Amino acid sequence: MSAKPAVLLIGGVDPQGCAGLTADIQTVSHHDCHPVPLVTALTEQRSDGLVNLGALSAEAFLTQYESCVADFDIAAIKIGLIPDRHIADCIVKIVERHQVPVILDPVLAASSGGLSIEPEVSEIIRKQLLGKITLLTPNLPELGRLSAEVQPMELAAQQLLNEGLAACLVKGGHAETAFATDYFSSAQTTFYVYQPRLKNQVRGTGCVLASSIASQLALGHDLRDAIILAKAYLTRGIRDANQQGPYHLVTHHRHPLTISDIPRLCYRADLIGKHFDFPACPKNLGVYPVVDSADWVERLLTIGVKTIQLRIKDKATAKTRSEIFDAVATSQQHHEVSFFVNDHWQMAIEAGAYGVHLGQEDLHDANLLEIEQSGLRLGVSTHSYWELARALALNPSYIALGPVYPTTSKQMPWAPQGIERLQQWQSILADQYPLVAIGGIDVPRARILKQTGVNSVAMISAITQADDYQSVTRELVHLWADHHL
Ligand SMILES: Cc1ncc(COP(=O)(O)OP(=O)(O)O)c(N)n1
Ligand SMILES: Cc1ncsc1CCOP(=O)(O)O
Ligand SMILES: [Mg+2]
Repeated sequence: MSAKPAVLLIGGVDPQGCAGLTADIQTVSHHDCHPVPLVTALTEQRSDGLVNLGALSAEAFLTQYESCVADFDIAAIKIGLIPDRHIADCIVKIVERHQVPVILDPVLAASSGGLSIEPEVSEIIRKQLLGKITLLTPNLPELGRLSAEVQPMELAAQQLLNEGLAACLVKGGHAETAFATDYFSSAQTTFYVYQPRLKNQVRGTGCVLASSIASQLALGHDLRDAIILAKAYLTRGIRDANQQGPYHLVTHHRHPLTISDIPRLCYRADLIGKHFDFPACPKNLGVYPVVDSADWVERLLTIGVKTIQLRIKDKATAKTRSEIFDAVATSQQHHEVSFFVNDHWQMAIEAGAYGVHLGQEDLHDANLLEIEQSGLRLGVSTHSYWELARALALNPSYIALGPVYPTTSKQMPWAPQGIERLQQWQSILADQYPLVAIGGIDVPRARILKQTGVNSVAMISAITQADDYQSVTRELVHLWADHHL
Protein backbone atom coordinates (compact mmCIF):
# COMPACT_ATOMS: atom_id res chain seq x y z
CA MET A 1 0.00 0.00 0.00
CA SER A 2 1.40 3.43 -0.88
CA ALA A 3 2.08 5.98 1.89
CA LYS A 4 -0.56 8.59 2.54
CA PRO A 5 0.45 12.20 1.82
CA ALA A 6 1.53 13.90 5.06
CA VAL A 7 -0.12 17.22 5.91
CA LEU A 8 1.68 19.43 8.43
CA LEU A 9 -0.92 20.99 10.74
CA ILE A 10 0.37 24.06 12.55
CA GLY A 11 -2.13 25.27 15.15
CA GLY A 12 -3.41 25.40 18.69
CA VAL A 13 -4.86 22.72 20.95
CA ASP A 14 -8.46 23.22 22.05
CA PRO A 15 -8.60 21.29 25.36
CA GLN A 16 -12.23 20.42 24.68
CA GLY A 17 -11.35 18.70 21.41
CA CYS A 18 -13.76 20.71 19.27
CA ALA A 19 -11.75 23.14 17.11
CA GLY A 20 -8.06 23.72 16.31
CA LEU A 21 -5.72 20.79 15.88
CA THR A 22 -8.29 18.17 16.88
CA ALA A 23 -10.62 19.25 14.08
CA ASP A 24 -7.65 19.47 11.69
CA ILE A 25 -6.45 15.96 12.52
CA GLN A 26 -9.91 14.44 12.13
CA THR A 27 -10.37 16.17 8.79
CA VAL A 28 -7.00 15.16 7.36
CA SER A 29 -7.47 11.55 8.50
CA HIS A 30 -10.85 11.38 6.79
CA HIS A 31 -9.22 12.47 3.55
CA ASP A 32 -6.84 9.51 3.65
CA CYS A 33 -3.89 11.77 4.40
CA HIS A 34 -1.53 11.53 7.35
CA PRO A 35 -1.86 14.38 9.90
CA VAL A 36 1.40 15.74 11.36
CA PRO A 37 0.44 18.11 14.19
CA LEU A 38 2.74 20.96 15.21
CA VAL A 39 1.42 22.71 18.33
CA THR A 40 1.65 26.51 18.54
CA ALA A 41 -0.36 26.95 21.74
CA LEU A 42 -2.04 25.03 24.55
CA THR A 43 -5.15 27.17 24.85
CA GLU A 44 -7.58 27.35 27.75
CA GLN A 45 -11.10 27.71 26.42
CA ARG A 46 -14.60 26.53 27.16
CA SER A 47 -18.13 27.40 26.15
CA ASP A 48 -17.96 30.81 27.85
CA GLY A 49 -14.83 31.86 25.96
CA LEU A 50 -11.07 31.69 25.70
CA VAL A 51 -9.20 32.65 28.85
CA ASN A 52 -5.59 31.92 27.90
CA LEU A 53 -3.79 31.54 24.60
CA GLY A 54 -1.02 29.41 26.11
CA ALA A 55 1.60 30.11 23.44
CA LEU A 56 4.58 27.74 23.34
CA SER A 57 8.06 29.22 23.43
CA ALA A 58 9.75 29.58 20.05
CA GLU A 59 12.38 27.08 21.18
CA ALA A 60 9.87 24.39 22.18
CA PHE A 61 7.98 24.99 18.94
CA LEU A 62 11.04 24.59 16.72
CA THR A 63 12.27 21.48 18.54
CA GLN A 64 8.86 19.96 17.96
CA TYR A 65 8.97 20.95 14.27
CA GLU A 66 12.28 19.07 13.74
CA SER A 67 10.58 15.88 14.95
CA CYS A 68 7.54 16.52 12.73
CA VAL A 69 9.64 16.56 9.57
CA ALA A 70 12.33 14.07 10.61
CA ASP A 71 10.72 11.04 8.98
CA PHE A 72 8.19 12.33 6.43
CA ASP A 73 8.03 14.35 3.28
CA ILE A 74 5.40 17.01 3.86
CA ALA A 75 2.89 17.29 0.98
CA ALA A 76 0.94 20.34 2.21
CA ILE A 77 0.81 22.70 5.19
CA LYS A 78 -2.20 24.12 7.00
CA ILE A 79 -1.66 26.98 9.46
CA GLY A 80 -4.24 27.98 12.07
CA LEU A 81 -3.71 29.78 15.39
CA ILE A 82 -0.54 31.88 15.53
CA PRO A 83 -0.57 33.02 19.18
CA ASP A 84 2.27 35.56 19.19
CA ARG A 85 5.01 37.22 17.13
CA HIS A 86 7.70 34.68 18.17
CA ILE A 87 5.72 31.75 16.80
CA ALA A 88 4.83 33.86 13.76
CA ASP A 89 8.54 34.40 13.01
CA CYS A 90 9.21 30.66 13.31
CA ILE A 91 6.31 29.85 10.96
CA VAL A 92 7.71 32.21 8.31
CA LYS A 93 10.99 30.23 8.42
CA ILE A 94 9.19 26.88 8.27
CA VAL A 95 7.11 27.91 5.25
CA GLU A 96 10.30 29.04 3.48
CA ARG A 97 11.75 25.53 3.92
CA HIS A 98 8.93 23.69 2.12
CA GLN A 99 7.99 24.00 -1.55
CA VAL A 100 4.45 22.71 -0.99
CA PRO A 101 0.94 24.21 -0.96
CA VAL A 102 0.32 26.27 2.20
CA ILE A 103 -3.16 27.20 3.44
CA LEU A 104 -3.34 29.90 6.09
CA ASP A 105 -6.57 30.12 8.06
CA PRO A 106 -5.81 33.24 10.08
CA VAL A 107 -7.29 32.93 13.57
CA LEU A 108 -7.41 36.65 14.31
CA ALA A 109 -11.05 37.19 15.09
CA ALA A 110 -12.99 34.21 16.41
CA SER A 111 -16.70 34.40 15.73
CA SER A 112 -17.30 33.55 19.41
CA GLY A 113 -15.16 36.56 20.49
CA GLY A 114 -12.87 36.56 23.52
CA LEU A 115 -9.69 36.20 21.49
CA SER A 116 -7.10 38.92 21.43
CA ILE A 117 -4.01 38.32 19.31
CA GLU A 118 -1.27 40.93 19.44
CA PRO A 119 -1.31 43.22 16.39
CA GLU A 120 2.29 42.25 15.51
CA VAL A 121 0.97 38.84 14.39
CA SER A 122 -1.24 40.51 11.76
CA GLU A 123 1.75 42.58 10.65
CA ILE A 124 4.01 39.52 10.25
CA ILE A 125 1.25 37.69 8.37
CA ARG A 126 0.75 40.65 6.09
CA LYS A 127 4.36 41.56 5.44
CA GLN A 128 6.13 38.19 5.60
CA LEU A 129 3.67 35.31 5.17
CA LEU A 130 1.10 36.41 2.60
CA GLY A 131 3.57 36.38 -0.29
CA LYS A 132 4.67 32.82 0.52
CA ILE A 133 1.38 30.97 0.82
CA THR A 134 -1.00 29.32 -1.65
CA LEU A 135 -4.31 30.39 -0.16
CA LEU A 136 -5.58 32.60 2.67
CA THR A 137 -9.00 31.75 4.13
CA PRO A 138 -10.09 34.69 6.31
CA ASN A 139 -13.62 35.31 7.60
CA LEU A 140 -14.96 38.82 7.09
CA PRO A 141 -13.61 40.31 10.38
CA GLU A 142 -10.18 38.74 9.70
CA LEU A 143 -10.14 40.12 6.18
CA GLY A 144 -10.94 43.53 7.69
CA ARG A 145 -8.07 43.19 10.16
CA LEU A 146 -5.58 42.27 7.42
CA SER A 147 -6.74 44.89 4.90
CA ALA A 148 -7.14 47.86 7.28
CA GLU A 149 -10.93 47.51 7.01
CA VAL A 150 -11.18 48.11 3.26
CA GLN A 151 -14.75 47.59 1.98
CA PRO A 152 -16.31 45.78 0.17
CA MET A 153 -14.70 42.35 0.54
CA GLU A 154 -13.88 42.15 -3.18
CA LEU A 155 -11.66 45.24 -2.89
CA ALA A 156 -10.13 44.08 0.38
CA ALA A 157 -9.15 40.76 -1.23
CA GLN A 158 -7.75 42.60 -4.24
CA GLN A 159 -5.63 44.73 -1.94
CA LEU A 160 -4.06 41.61 -0.39
CA LEU A 161 -3.39 40.23 -3.89
CA ASN A 162 -1.68 43.52 -4.77
CA GLU A 163 0.53 43.01 -1.72
CA GLY A 164 1.71 39.62 -3.01
CA LEU A 165 -0.93 37.09 -1.91
CA ALA A 166 -1.56 34.40 -4.56
CA ALA A 167 -5.18 33.57 -3.73
CA CYS A 168 -7.83 34.39 -1.15
CA LEU A 169 -11.06 32.61 -0.17
CA VAL A 170 -13.14 35.00 1.93
CA LYS A 171 -15.62 33.10 4.09
CA GLY A 172 -18.90 34.97 4.16
CA GLY A 173 -20.61 32.33 6.27
CA HIS A 174 -21.55 34.75 9.05
CA ALA A 175 -22.88 37.54 6.81
CA GLU A 176 -26.64 38.10 6.88
CA THR A 177 -27.35 36.88 3.37
CA ALA A 178 -29.82 34.27 2.11
CA PHE A 179 -27.01 32.09 0.77
CA ALA A 180 -23.80 31.25 2.62
CA THR A 181 -21.38 32.71 0.11
CA ASP A 182 -17.57 32.62 -0.11
CA TYR A 183 -15.60 34.78 -2.48
CA PHE A 184 -12.50 33.48 -4.29
CA SER A 185 -9.96 35.82 -5.79
CA SER A 186 -6.62 35.20 -7.51
CA ALA A 187 -4.64 36.87 -10.28
CA GLN A 188 -6.35 34.55 -12.80
CA THR A 189 -9.99 34.61 -11.70
CA THR A 190 -12.61 35.65 -9.18
CA PHE A 191 -15.84 33.82 -8.37
CA TYR A 192 -18.45 33.21 -5.70
CA VAL A 193 -19.32 29.82 -4.26
CA TYR A 194 -22.64 29.63 -2.49
CA GLN A 195 -25.07 27.26 -0.85
CA PRO A 196 -28.38 27.60 0.96
CA ARG A 197 -27.62 28.73 4.50
CA LEU A 198 -27.72 25.89 7.03
CA LYS A 199 -29.22 26.81 10.39
CA ASN A 200 -26.81 24.93 12.64
CA GLN A 201 -24.14 26.94 14.44
CA VAL A 202 -21.23 24.52 14.31
CA ARG A 203 -17.80 24.87 15.95
CA GLY A 204 -14.50 24.46 14.16
CA THR A 205 -15.85 24.90 10.62
CA GLY A 206 -12.99 27.19 9.53
CA CYS A 207 -10.42 24.62 10.68
CA VAL A 208 -12.23 21.83 8.84
CA LEU A 209 -12.50 23.82 5.60
CA ALA A 210 -8.83 24.85 5.53
CA SER A 211 -7.61 21.35 6.51
CA SER A 212 -9.82 19.80 3.88
CA ILE A 213 -8.44 22.15 1.20
CA ALA A 214 -4.87 21.32 2.31
CA SER A 215 -5.65 17.59 2.12
CA GLN A 216 -7.21 17.87 -1.33
CA LEU A 217 -4.11 19.73 -2.54
CA ALA A 218 -1.86 17.09 -0.96
CA LEU A 219 -3.86 14.48 -2.88
CA GLY A 220 -3.09 16.30 -6.15
CA HIS A 221 -6.25 18.29 -6.88
CA ASP A 222 -5.86 21.79 -8.26
CA LEU A 223 -6.83 24.73 -6.08
CA ARG A 224 -10.30 25.38 -7.49
CA ASP A 225 -11.27 21.72 -7.29
CA ALA A 226 -9.79 21.49 -3.78
CA ILE A 227 -12.03 24.37 -2.69
CA ILE A 228 -15.18 22.87 -4.20
CA LEU A 229 -14.47 19.43 -2.70
CA ALA A 230 -13.67 20.96 0.70
CA LYS A 231 -16.86 23.03 0.66
CA ALA A 232 -18.83 19.90 -0.17
CA TYR A 233 -17.16 18.01 2.70
CA LEU A 234 -17.91 20.82 5.14
CA THR A 235 -21.51 21.26 4.02
CA ARG A 236 -22.22 17.61 4.63
CA GLY A 237 -20.39 17.78 7.95
CA ILE A 238 -22.49 20.75 9.07
CA ARG A 239 -25.75 19.28 7.82
CA ASP A 240 -25.09 16.05 9.74
CA ALA A 241 -23.51 17.86 12.72
CA ASN A 242 -23.51 15.98 16.02
CA GLN A 243 -24.22 17.44 19.44
CA GLN A 244 -21.41 17.27 21.98
CA GLY A 245 -22.21 18.95 25.31
CA PRO A 246 -23.14 22.57 24.50
CA TYR A 247 -21.71 22.40 20.96
CA HIS A 248 -22.61 21.21 17.52
CA LEU A 249 -19.57 19.65 15.83
CA VAL A 250 -18.82 18.78 12.22
CA THR A 251 -19.51 15.12 11.45
CA HIS A 252 -16.68 13.56 9.45
CA HIS A 253 -17.42 10.77 7.03
CA ARG A 254 -16.37 9.47 3.64
CA HIS A 255 -19.71 8.94 1.92
CA PRO A 256 -19.69 9.59 -1.83
CA LEU A 257 -20.51 13.16 -2.90
CA THR A 258 -24.14 14.00 -3.59
CA ILE A 259 -25.53 16.80 -5.72
CA SER A 260 -26.71 18.81 -2.71
CA ASP A 261 -23.24 18.74 -1.10
CA ILE A 262 -21.66 20.53 -4.05
CA PRO A 263 -21.69 24.33 -3.82
CA ARG A 264 -22.79 26.40 -6.80
CA LEU A 265 -20.29 28.69 -8.49
CA CYS A 266 -20.96 31.98 -10.29
CA TYR A 267 -18.93 34.94 -11.44
CA ARG A 268 -21.36 37.79 -10.72
CA ALA A 269 -22.61 38.88 -7.30
CA ASP A 270 -26.06 39.69 -8.74
CA LEU A 271 -26.46 36.05 -9.90
CA ILE A 272 -25.77 34.47 -6.50
CA GLY A 273 -28.69 32.15 -5.83
CA LYS A 274 -30.44 32.93 -9.13
CA HIS A 275 -32.67 30.03 -10.10
CA PHE A 276 -32.28 29.37 -13.83
CA ASP A 277 -35.00 27.39 -15.51
CA PHE A 278 -33.86 25.88 -18.82
CA PRO A 279 -36.36 23.40 -20.24
CA ALA A 280 -35.71 19.71 -19.82
CA CYS A 281 -34.58 17.57 -22.73
CA PRO A 282 -35.08 13.79 -23.06
CA LYS A 283 -33.19 12.09 -20.25
CA ASN A 284 -31.65 9.54 -22.57
CA LEU A 285 -30.25 11.62 -25.40
CA GLY A 286 -28.59 8.50 -26.79
CA VAL A 287 -26.11 8.62 -29.67
CA TYR A 288 -25.15 12.28 -30.10
CA PRO A 289 -23.05 13.08 -33.19
CA VAL A 290 -21.29 16.44 -33.26
CA VAL A 291 -20.86 17.62 -36.88
CA ASP A 292 -19.73 20.71 -38.76
CA SER A 293 -22.28 21.20 -41.55
CA ALA A 294 -26.01 21.19 -42.27
CA ASP A 295 -25.33 18.41 -44.82
CA TRP A 296 -24.05 16.14 -42.07
CA VAL A 297 -27.13 16.92 -39.99
CA GLU A 298 -29.36 15.87 -42.90
CA ARG A 299 -27.40 12.64 -43.55
CA LEU A 300 -27.42 11.50 -39.93
CA LEU A 301 -31.03 12.38 -39.16
CA THR A 302 -32.02 10.32 -42.19
CA ILE A 303 -30.27 7.30 -40.66
CA GLY A 304 -32.26 7.65 -37.44
CA VAL A 305 -30.10 9.78 -35.14
CA LYS A 306 -32.30 11.67 -32.65
CA THR A 307 -29.79 14.00 -30.95
CA ILE A 308 -27.29 16.05 -32.94
CA GLN A 309 -25.10 19.13 -32.62
CA LEU A 310 -23.85 21.55 -35.24
CA ARG A 311 -20.35 22.68 -34.23
CA ILE A 312 -18.93 25.24 -36.65
CA LYS A 313 -15.57 26.69 -35.72
CA ASP A 314 -13.94 28.20 -38.77
CA LYS A 315 -16.54 29.51 -41.19
CA ALA A 316 -17.41 33.14 -41.96
CA THR A 317 -20.36 34.57 -40.03
CA ALA A 318 -22.75 34.59 -43.01
CA LYS A 319 -21.95 30.95 -43.84
CA THR A 320 -22.29 29.89 -40.19
CA ARG A 321 -25.64 31.60 -40.06
CA SER A 322 -26.99 29.93 -43.19
CA GLU A 323 -25.72 26.52 -42.02
CA ILE A 324 -27.49 26.97 -38.69
CA PHE A 325 -30.76 28.03 -40.34
CA ASP A 326 -30.56 25.14 -42.82
CA ALA A 327 -29.84 22.64 -40.09
CA VAL A 328 -32.72 23.89 -37.94
CA ALA A 329 -35.06 23.56 -40.93
CA THR A 330 -33.82 20.02 -41.56
CA SER A 331 -34.20 19.05 -37.91
CA GLN A 332 -37.80 20.23 -37.97
CA GLN A 333 -38.58 17.90 -40.85
CA HIS A 334 -37.68 14.91 -38.68
CA HIS A 335 -39.70 13.53 -35.81
CA GLU A 336 -38.64 14.22 -32.19
CA VAL A 337 -35.14 15.48 -32.90
CA SER A 338 -33.06 17.35 -30.31
CA PHE A 339 -30.89 19.69 -32.39
CA PHE A 340 -28.24 21.69 -30.51
CA VAL A 341 -26.06 24.52 -31.81
CA ASN A 342 -22.55 24.79 -30.42
CA ASP A 343 -21.24 28.24 -29.34
CA HIS A 344 -23.40 30.49 -31.58
CA TRP A 345 -26.22 31.05 -29.11
CA GLN A 346 -27.61 34.22 -30.72
CA MET A 347 -28.00 32.56 -34.11
CA ALA A 348 -29.46 29.51 -32.39
CA ILE A 349 -32.14 31.70 -30.81
CA GLU A 350 -32.88 33.50 -34.10
CA ALA A 351 -33.10 30.25 -36.04
CA GLY A 352 -35.34 28.62 -33.42
CA ALA A 353 -33.01 25.72 -32.59
CA TYR A 354 -33.94 23.17 -29.93
CA GLY A 355 -30.95 24.06 -27.76
CA VAL A 356 -27.40 25.39 -27.43
CA HIS A 357 -24.28 23.73 -26.14
CA LEU A 358 -21.82 25.99 -24.32
CA GLY A 359 -18.41 25.34 -22.83
CA GLN A 360 -17.17 27.11 -19.71
CA GLU A 361 -15.47 29.90 -21.70
CA ASP A 362 -18.57 30.34 -23.85
CA LEU A 363 -20.65 30.77 -20.68
CA HIS A 364 -18.60 33.86 -19.84
CA ASP A 365 -19.55 35.58 -23.08
CA ALA A 366 -23.13 34.39 -23.42
CA ASN A 367 -26.19 36.23 -22.14
CA LEU A 368 -27.66 33.42 -20.06
CA LEU A 369 -30.79 35.35 -19.17
CA GLU A 370 -31.54 35.87 -22.85
CA ILE A 371 -31.00 32.19 -23.64
CA GLU A 372 -33.26 31.25 -20.74
CA GLN A 373 -35.98 33.65 -21.90
CA SER A 374 -35.82 32.30 -25.43
CA GLY A 375 -36.83 28.86 -24.15
CA LEU A 376 -33.82 27.03 -25.64
CA ARG A 377 -32.36 24.01 -23.85
CA LEU A 378 -28.85 24.45 -22.52
CA GLY A 379 -26.09 21.82 -22.50
CA VAL A 380 -22.89 22.63 -20.57
CA SER A 381 -19.39 21.09 -20.79
CA THR A 382 -17.49 20.11 -17.64
CA HIS A 383 -13.98 18.81 -17.09
CA SER A 384 -13.52 19.28 -13.34
CA TYR A 385 -15.37 19.67 -10.02
CA TRP A 386 -15.33 23.46 -10.12
CA GLU A 387 -16.79 23.40 -13.62
CA LEU A 388 -19.47 21.03 -12.35
CA ALA A 389 -20.22 23.55 -9.58
CA ARG A 390 -20.53 26.23 -12.28
CA ALA A 391 -22.80 24.03 -14.41
CA LEU A 392 -25.07 23.17 -11.48
CA ALA A 393 -25.58 26.87 -10.74
CA LEU A 394 -27.21 27.15 -14.16
CA ASN A 395 -29.59 24.23 -13.71
CA PRO A 396 -28.99 23.26 -17.36
CA SER A 397 -30.85 20.77 -19.54
CA TYR A 398 -27.88 18.36 -19.61
CA ILE A 399 -24.27 18.20 -18.45
CA ALA A 400 -21.42 16.83 -20.57
CA LEU A 401 -18.17 15.36 -19.24
CA GLY A 402 -15.09 15.00 -21.37
CA PRO A 403 -12.76 14.01 -22.76
CA VAL A 404 -13.56 10.56 -21.40
CA TYR A 405 -10.87 9.02 -23.65
CA PRO A 406 -7.99 10.71 -25.51
CA THR A 407 -9.29 12.73 -28.45
CA THR A 408 -7.67 13.92 -31.65
CA SER A 409 -10.53 16.24 -32.62
CA LYS A 410 -9.63 19.04 -30.22
CA GLN A 411 -6.56 20.19 -28.32
CA MET A 412 -7.46 20.18 -24.65
CA PRO A 413 -5.57 20.95 -21.47
CA TRP A 414 -7.38 18.18 -19.58
CA ALA A 415 -6.19 14.61 -19.21
CA PRO A 416 -8.76 11.96 -20.19
CA GLN A 417 -11.32 11.73 -17.40
CA GLY A 418 -11.75 7.95 -17.55
CA ILE A 419 -14.71 5.73 -16.73
CA GLU A 420 -14.32 6.03 -12.96
CA ARG A 421 -14.85 9.80 -13.15
CA LEU A 422 -17.78 9.29 -15.51
CA GLN A 423 -19.37 6.90 -13.03
CA GLN A 424 -18.80 9.38 -10.24
CA TRP A 425 -20.53 12.15 -12.25
CA GLN A 426 -23.34 9.69 -12.93
CA SER A 427 -23.90 9.01 -9.27
CA ILE A 428 -23.65 12.71 -8.33
CA LEU A 429 -26.13 13.79 -10.98
CA ALA A 430 -28.32 10.77 -10.28
CA ASP A 431 -31.62 11.35 -12.02
CA GLN A 432 -31.50 15.13 -11.91
CA TYR A 433 -29.49 15.91 -15.04
CA PRO A 434 -28.87 13.83 -18.17
CA LEU A 435 -25.13 13.09 -18.49
CA VAL A 436 -23.41 13.13 -21.89
CA ALA A 437 -19.99 11.49 -22.31
CA ILE A 438 -17.71 12.89 -25.02
CA GLY A 439 -14.15 12.40 -26.23
CA GLY A 440 -12.56 9.49 -28.11
CA ILE A 441 -15.77 7.45 -28.19
CA ASP A 442 -16.07 4.84 -30.96
CA VAL A 443 -18.29 1.77 -31.26
CA PRO A 444 -16.36 -0.54 -28.88
CA ARG A 445 -16.06 2.24 -26.30
CA ALA A 446 -19.72 3.17 -26.66
CA ARG A 447 -20.50 -0.48 -25.86
CA ILE A 448 -18.39 -0.23 -22.69
CA LEU A 449 -19.87 3.13 -21.69
CA LYS A 450 -23.37 1.80 -22.09
CA GLN A 451 -22.70 -0.48 -19.10
CA THR A 452 -22.02 2.57 -16.90
CA GLY A 453 -25.59 3.80 -17.35
CA VAL A 454 -24.49 7.11 -18.91
CA ASN A 455 -27.41 8.77 -20.74
CA SER A 456 -25.68 9.72 -23.95
CA VAL A 457 -22.46 9.30 -25.96
CA ALA A 458 -21.29 12.19 -28.15
CA MET A 459 -18.67 11.77 -30.86
CA ILE A 460 -17.08 13.57 -33.78
CA SER A 461 -14.42 11.47 -35.52
CA ALA A 462 -15.95 8.01 -34.99
CA ILE A 463 -18.67 9.09 -37.43
CA THR A 464 -17.27 11.92 -39.55
CA GLN A 465 -13.91 10.20 -40.18
CA ALA A 466 -15.35 6.72 -40.68
CA ASP A 467 -14.81 4.89 -43.99
CA ASP A 468 -18.47 3.96 -43.89
CA TYR A 469 -20.26 6.49 -41.68
CA GLN A 470 -23.65 4.94 -42.43
CA SER A 471 -22.85 1.54 -41.02
CA VAL A 472 -21.02 3.03 -38.00
CA THR A 473 -23.96 5.32 -37.23
CA ARG A 474 -26.46 2.49 -37.64
CA GLU A 475 -24.43 0.30 -35.33
CA LEU A 476 -24.27 3.04 -32.69
CA VAL A 477 -27.98 3.82 -32.95
CA HIS A 478 -28.80 0.11 -32.77
CA LEU A 479 -26.45 -0.35 -29.80
CA TRP A 480 -28.22 2.40 -27.91
CA ALA A 481 -31.75 1.56 -29.08
CA ASP A 482 -32.75 -0.44 -26.02
CA HIS A 483 -30.95 1.87 -23.62
CA HIS A 484 -32.84 2.38 -20.33
CA LEU A 485 -36.09 1.02 -21.68
C1 LIG B 1 -21.94 17.23 -26.12
C2 LIG B 1 -20.76 18.14 -26.09
N1 LIG B 1 -19.95 18.11 -25.03
C3 LIG B 1 -18.88 18.92 -24.98
C4 LIG B 1 -18.61 19.77 -26.01
C5 LIG B 1 -17.47 20.74 -25.95
O1 LIG B 1 -17.96 22.06 -25.89
P1 LIG B 1 -16.96 23.27 -25.57
O2 LIG B 1 -16.32 23.00 -24.27
O3 LIG B 1 -17.69 24.53 -25.76
O4 LIG B 1 -15.88 23.13 -26.71
P2 LIG B 1 -16.11 23.35 -28.26
O5 LIG B 1 -16.96 22.23 -28.76
O6 LIG B 1 -16.79 24.66 -28.46
O7 LIG B 1 -14.75 23.30 -28.84
C6 LIG B 1 -19.48 19.76 -27.11
N2 LIG B 1 -19.30 20.56 -28.16
N3 LIG B 1 -20.55 18.95 -27.11
C1 LIG C 1 -15.37 18.93 -28.55
C2 LIG C 1 -14.89 17.99 -27.53
N1 LIG C 1 -15.06 18.27 -26.22
C3 LIG C 1 -14.59 17.33 -25.41
S1 LIG C 1 -13.88 16.08 -26.26
C4 LIG C 1 -14.27 16.81 -27.75
C5 LIG C 1 -13.93 16.20 -29.06
C6 LIG C 1 -14.66 14.93 -29.30
O1 LIG C 1 -14.29 14.43 -30.56
P1 LIG C 1 -14.00 12.88 -30.80
O2 LIG C 1 -15.29 12.16 -30.65
O3 LIG C 1 -13.50 12.82 -32.22
O4 LIG C 1 -12.95 12.44 -29.82
MG1 LIG D 1 -17.80 25.98 -27.23
